[in-house]
Amino acid sequence: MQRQGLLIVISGPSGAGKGTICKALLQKNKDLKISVSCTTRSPREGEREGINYYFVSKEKFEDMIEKNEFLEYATVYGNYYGTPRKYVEEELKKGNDVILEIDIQGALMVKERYPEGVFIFILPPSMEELKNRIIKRGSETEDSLNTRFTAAFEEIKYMSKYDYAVVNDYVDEAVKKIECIIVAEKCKCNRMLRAGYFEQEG
Ligand SMILES: Nc1nc2c(ncn2[C@@H]2O[C@H](COP(=O)(O)OP(=O)(O)O)[C@@H](O)[C@H]2O)c(=O)[nH]1
Ligand SMILES: Nc1ncnc2c1ncn2[C@@H]1O[C@H](COP(=O)(O)OP(=O)(O)O)[C@@H](O)[C@H]1O
Repeated sequence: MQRQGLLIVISGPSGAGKGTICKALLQKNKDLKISVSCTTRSPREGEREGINYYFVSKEKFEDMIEKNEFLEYATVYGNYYGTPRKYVEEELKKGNDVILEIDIQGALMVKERYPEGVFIFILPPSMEELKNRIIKRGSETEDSLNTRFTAAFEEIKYMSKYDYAVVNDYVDEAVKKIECIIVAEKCKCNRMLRAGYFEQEG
């Protein structure tokens, strides 16, 4: 019997360390898949097409919306971001676990379609440390830093919609916690029953 993979949704405020954690998680777990999103924002220094994002024009993005090519999409800090549907559906069908690193609006949309997914919220150790990390990353102007920092307070209010919260004090520990969550999720009785364990064949 072919079992569906687990859909793992990771969100949290800008600078909490989602990207860093996902990268470390993928390095350690070669079977995990990550969905590469489309965005209309400009690439940051060092970001690569098809690795960090697919960087597309607003026109192209809107054409993809029309063609129903997104599993979910949202406007975040004035740009479109969206999860291409095909890759995620195909990988889950093959039985592979797939990570989506997306914002809260997108996560809530995914939750409606895939309530069986696992929803993880990444928290910074403190708001002060969050600000330091965004500054240290050096990717934002004063304005966009303030936008992200102000949004963080609003975003954290949505934590209750998620199944788990992981504080990113140390990357290795946060990664270990996410690995444990994945294992625990797969042992849930209702998931095992849905997957058809011990059902009589024929
Ligand atoms: N809804 C949605 N949000 C996304 C997607 N890809 C990235 N995001 C979110 O968009 C926000 C901005 O991402 P980014 O521009 O990389 O900035 P960062 O969070 O400061 O690193 C973050 O909250 C991401 O999780 C997507 O496909 N869909
Ligand atoms: N546990 C950590 N301790 C110290 N710095 C961290 C930690 N996790 C991430 N960072 C740094 O914080 C900054 C923001 O991390 P990033 O992964 O880009 O966040 P996000 O994807 O949530 O916006 C980066 O410069 C990253 O190197």
